[in-house]
Amino acid sequence: MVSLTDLFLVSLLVPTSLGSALPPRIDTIDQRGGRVTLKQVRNPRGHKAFNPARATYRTFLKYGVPAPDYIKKAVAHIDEEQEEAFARIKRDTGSAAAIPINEVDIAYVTPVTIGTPPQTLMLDLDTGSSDLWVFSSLTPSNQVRGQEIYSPTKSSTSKLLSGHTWSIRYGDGSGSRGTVYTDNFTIGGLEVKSQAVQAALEVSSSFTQEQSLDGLVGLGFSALNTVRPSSQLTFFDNARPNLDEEVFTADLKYHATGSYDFGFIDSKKYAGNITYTAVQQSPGYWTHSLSGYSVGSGAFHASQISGISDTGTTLLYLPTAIVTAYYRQVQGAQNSQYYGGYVFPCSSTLPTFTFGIEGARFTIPASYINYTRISPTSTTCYGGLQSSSGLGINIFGDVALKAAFVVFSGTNPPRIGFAIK
Ligand SMILES: Cc1noc(C)c1CN(C)Cc1cc2n(n1)CCN(c1cc(N)ncn1)C2
Repeated sequence: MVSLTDLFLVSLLVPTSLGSALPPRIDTIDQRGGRVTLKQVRNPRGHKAFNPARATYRTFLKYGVPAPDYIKKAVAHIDEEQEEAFARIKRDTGSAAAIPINEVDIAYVTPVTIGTPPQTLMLDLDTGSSDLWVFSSLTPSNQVRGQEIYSPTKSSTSKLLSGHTWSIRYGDGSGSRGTVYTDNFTIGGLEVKSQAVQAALEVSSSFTQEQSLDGLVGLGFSALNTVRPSSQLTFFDNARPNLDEEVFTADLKYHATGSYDFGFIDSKKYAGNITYTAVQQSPGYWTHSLSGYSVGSGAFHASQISGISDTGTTLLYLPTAIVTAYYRQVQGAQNSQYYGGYVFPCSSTLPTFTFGIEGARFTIPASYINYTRISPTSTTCYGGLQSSSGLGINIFGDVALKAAFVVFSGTNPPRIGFAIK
């Protein structure tokens, strides 16, 4: 079996008469009647590498002096070491801000660029869905109220994905639908060429009213993507092969700008260790379990609570039994049909809420759960912890996620990690 090294060394045994005429590429050479075809390939990462021993070797060729054996071996040694080094080289990563769109952190948006020249939009990175859709030049003007739009006709790199459509409905009944382009798409310096960008032909009124949100970037599993006849890959699934690590992280903050990182875990953004737990990726959410909970300084109740970590959902939705146990500790709290959830006097003192991930514990400050006044002049406040009954699923939304540094790991099998910060 001819080894790569043999092939390589053969490539050095070019007859000296060809020495100076040697073309920059060694494609085919005669060797005692046999024919060997060697394709030189650019270093896979596209990096040019100078091999000093090869330069010396060529000098021997140039002056018609047979190169000593050790030079030939040195060329191979340096090539191998350079190849190993490039294999370790830092590849793609990205880092971008997660900016609350209002004073109660109803959602977080991140600047992205689409197309050539780049068009900047502010999108909601949403681990609870898998469609990347944007307000566009195709969205009826009466449905656009202050949002930035993507105009595919103004991008020299946009391509219509002809015959493809999409339509999505979110948990709160909001939704949108439209057609599909591919274009260059960048978040925080991380570029995906030919990302499927779903251009809205129609959006529901709640999106029209949200002038600071120009669309969403689904970071759920691609199985949830609604594009038909062929579903499309998420930004993360497209970027993954080039990422230094197959991860993205969410560092959402209370009433402040946080960040999303892609391809690396920034040790400056958390303290202690990251505790990982298994993710069930079917049907396509980041589904995992909490190991239990405690209210205030009360005892920890160990119990497996399955749910989805969802950056696109504002609040924390847990089983009714847990939620009633929490609000039992809040003076004047009640589950209001009228307000559609647990409310309490804004002057009430709220306990913290702690959730477990495996053996680790994460405490949500009371301020996160005192979510918002019912109205600017009301003395009644709405809770950031609500019952999941009726949703059919527990949702670990922003109220919980902003209490931790969260690692969404696209490894096989996928897993999710939490660290304090
Ligand atoms: C509600 C809401 N949430 O964030 C914002 C902004 C709003 C305000 N609303 C007027 C507009 C709106 C509604 C939604 N969004 N924006 C964002 C995506 N939504 C999700 C995502 C997901 N993973 N799960 C459930 N819904 C629903």
